[in-house]
Amino acid sequence: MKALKTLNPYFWKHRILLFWGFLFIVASNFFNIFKVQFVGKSVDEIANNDTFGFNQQVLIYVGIIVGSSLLTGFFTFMMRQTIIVTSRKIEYELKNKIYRHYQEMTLSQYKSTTIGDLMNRLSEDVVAVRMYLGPGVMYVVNLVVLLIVTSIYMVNTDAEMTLWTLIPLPILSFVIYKVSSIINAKSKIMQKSQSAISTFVQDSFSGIRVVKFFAKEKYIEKNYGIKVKDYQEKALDLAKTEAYFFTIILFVIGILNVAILWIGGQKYLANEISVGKIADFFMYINILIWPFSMVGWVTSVNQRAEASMSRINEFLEQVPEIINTNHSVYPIRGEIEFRNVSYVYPNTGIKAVKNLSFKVKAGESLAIMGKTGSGKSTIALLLCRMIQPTEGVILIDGKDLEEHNLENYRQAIGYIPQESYLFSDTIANNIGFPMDHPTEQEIIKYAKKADVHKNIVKFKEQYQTMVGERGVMLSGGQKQRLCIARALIRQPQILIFDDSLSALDTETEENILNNIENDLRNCTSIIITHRESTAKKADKILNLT
Ligand SMILES: Nc1ncnc2c1ncn2[C@@H]1O[C@H](COP(=O)(O)OP(=O)(O)OP(=O)(O)O)[C@@H](O)[C@H]1O
Repeated sequence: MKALKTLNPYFWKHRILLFWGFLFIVASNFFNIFKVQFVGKSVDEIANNDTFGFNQQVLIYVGIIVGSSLLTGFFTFMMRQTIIVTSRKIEYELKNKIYRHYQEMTLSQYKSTTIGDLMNRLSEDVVAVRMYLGPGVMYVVNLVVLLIVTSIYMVNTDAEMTLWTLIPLPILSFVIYKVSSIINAKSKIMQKSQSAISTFVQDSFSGIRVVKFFAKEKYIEKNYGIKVKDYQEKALDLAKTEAYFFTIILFVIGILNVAILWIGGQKYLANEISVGKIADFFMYINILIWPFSMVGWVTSVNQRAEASMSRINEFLEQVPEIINTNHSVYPIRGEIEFRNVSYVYPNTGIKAVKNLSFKVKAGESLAIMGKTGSGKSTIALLLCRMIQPTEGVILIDGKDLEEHNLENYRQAIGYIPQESYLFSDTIANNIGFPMDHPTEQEIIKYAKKADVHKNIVKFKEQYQTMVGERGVMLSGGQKQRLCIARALIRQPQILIFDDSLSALDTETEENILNNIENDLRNCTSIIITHRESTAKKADKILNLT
């Protein structure tokens, strides 16, 4: 349980709530067991008094039983309110920590950890850990307390019967542990099958146009059918094993009841025990059997949590490749210099940028041209410090980019990506994304500059139109122009067009460049393009070979 030890600081943080939780466990168990003796006493009272009707003593016992039951219920409620609530709080903190760490990772590190991986860590792994934090801890403490309290009462009632009835319970725990482990393994296999269906559906629906263009609907349907069939088999297999869980518990309850009846009956005939005390034993066993079954279940839950926690820890221990050490805030003018910069992609070993040197003064524009795959987008990534040069240095305003305050620097950049990415939100929110509180006027102003306002007002909901998932409701050119408006709204000092005018006709491109002439004059612009006509408008042209 090495990995789970890393959760100790969280337990410590919530120690007060946990402390109360443990007290409530003790209280709920005490009242749960306390009432049992009065069941036996009532039985004996009724058995010893042949008269039917009103019996004051029995009424008092019934009052105690009802009162104790109410208190047991109340303290059980409080126990869940403290321990389960603590586990939910820790789950929340853990999820935020993982998400924050994902945001800190460098672009190249994302390549090695997929979206599926992130989703798994945030959902499956954290849930597995929460099961340890909540039910895991609660049931174990509950059992220990219950066992102590019950044993005292049971031994006081009859030591020999206590021994005989307690012996099978650890065996029950072990069997349930084995069954739970098999259930866990099978539910994991079933989940994998479920994820395969989700991935397949997501992929085929994202590419539904391609599927239809090539008339491959039947092929996709057949593959989907195979995956669903596989899932059905796994789910049925799991259901069969799960059926054993309660069967075993009920079987053991039956055996124990027979044992109590057998041993108790003999003792009763030998005048060693009263009927009431036999009744008490039935109750004790029925109270103990569930926590003992739970121990088996909890052991397997904890094993799963250990595996999940070590996966989470392994991820949290990864150090982001790019760390911001400068936290001062200052203006960026926008002078850019690449000095003998090279970049090799670590995963493929491809040298995308080779010993590149150029200089752009603040306010100047530079067009970058070159064949596909010549490293143009890589230059943009280097410039945004999404990746770091493997050789050479990038200077911004004469200072090494690595020494700049990254957040401050990125806020001075307007980046328009090659593939327009929009969030599944309204047009207004997509344009205003870089700002904390953009005004409607600002959004419209920059939509006009990006020559997209006239398209937006034609939509029924205008700026409140939802763009659909990744902007599927919009044309390629509309998406690109929304991305341009989004980059301009922050009035950046460095504006980077990563081949982002390609989906526009030359007239629209011309309109945009005229509209943003003033903005361009106030910032340094890097225009990656395949069009010679666009490149010619820049102050300088860099041709990559
Ligand atoms: N994430 C990556 N991992 C590994 N190699 C990459 C990655 N991205 C790009 N490359 C490789 O780096 C080289 C340069 O790619 P880059 O995207 O910079 O070219 P580009 O000039 O922008 O191309 P295009 O004009 O087609 O957009 C290519 O050979 C490409 O295969």
